[in-house]
Amino acid sequence: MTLVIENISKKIQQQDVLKNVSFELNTGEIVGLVGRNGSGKTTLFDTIAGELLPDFGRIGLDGLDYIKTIRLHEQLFYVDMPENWLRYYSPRKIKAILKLAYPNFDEQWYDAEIKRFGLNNSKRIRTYSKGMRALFMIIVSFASRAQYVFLDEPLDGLDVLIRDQVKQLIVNQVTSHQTTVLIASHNLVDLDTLVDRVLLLKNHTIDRTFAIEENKNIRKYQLAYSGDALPTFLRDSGTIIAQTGHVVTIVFNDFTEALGIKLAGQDFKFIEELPIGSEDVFRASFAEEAHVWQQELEGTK
Ligand SMILES: Nc1ncnc2c1ncn2[C@@H]1O[C@H](COP(=O)(O)OP(=O)(O)OP(=O)(O)O)[C@@H](O)[C@H]1O
Repeated sequence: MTLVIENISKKIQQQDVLKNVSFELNTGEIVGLVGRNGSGKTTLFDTIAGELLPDFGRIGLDGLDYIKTIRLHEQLFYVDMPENWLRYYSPRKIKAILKLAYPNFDEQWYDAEIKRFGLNNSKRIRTYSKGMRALFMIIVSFASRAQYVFLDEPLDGLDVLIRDQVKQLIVNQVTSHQTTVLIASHNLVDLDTLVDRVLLLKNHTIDRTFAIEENKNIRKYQLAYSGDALPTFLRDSGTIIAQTGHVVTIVFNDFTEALGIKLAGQDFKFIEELPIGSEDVFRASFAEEAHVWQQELEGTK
């Protein structure tokens, strides 16, 4: 079963928010959605889930139009955070409501997880702490037994110990039920430990899709240069993400063999390749914007 997002475009107040967004989600995949603040992640979730109508484009599931086919809606679980109707009800009441909308709602598992994490079954969700609310959202999402679960910043507000348990819970659920999960998050380090691939939203569309291990053209190095100044070719061909004295960490967005040869020919005190993560790809993807800010800070622009 594949959810097909085809050329979705959406304007809000005459401004383009999404333009020709296309991608597919396959059974049992965990996919990350990343982008700058305000890049349209929540709008994309709302649009796919049918809470906002796209201006153009189509969302297809099983060859049918997802938005127009009401019976397909039990296949997708998403509620916008933090403002949503769930907060007015207790877990017990929410279960009763959701059992009507999601015929496969897993009552037993839901009750067991509420108990396991010590959540109060009778208290309204809005009286929960931020972290407890986030935890509840994850439990209720998977308890729906919808094929597609969309999570917007699911790890936000969770302490380290709960975060580890929640990540484990997500992976276990996907493994045992072949759920497909789309996660929007700014926490790229955590995302790297969860997702199969990442969609990067930039300029209103999916600018690139990447899986960390496949990203051979993006490289990260730490090096210490000799002499007074950093060789200019480094600044020109990479993005400096950290610098302490003569020690620099640099990401090359488009690493070439020629660049490798040039690096090898330099008189560095040391140079070491580091493993890359989504944060590096993210920084490299927005290198121009970061560069302009840096110049503004330094007063050179
Ligand atoms: N109801 C609205 N009225 C006006 N503008 C809106 C509305 N909803 C979203 N927008 C605009 O659409 C753009 C995308 O917002 P959206 O919330 O989808 O971004 P996001 O990627 O989820 O952001 P963040 O990472 O900060 O949560 C922003 O410019 C936002 O101001």
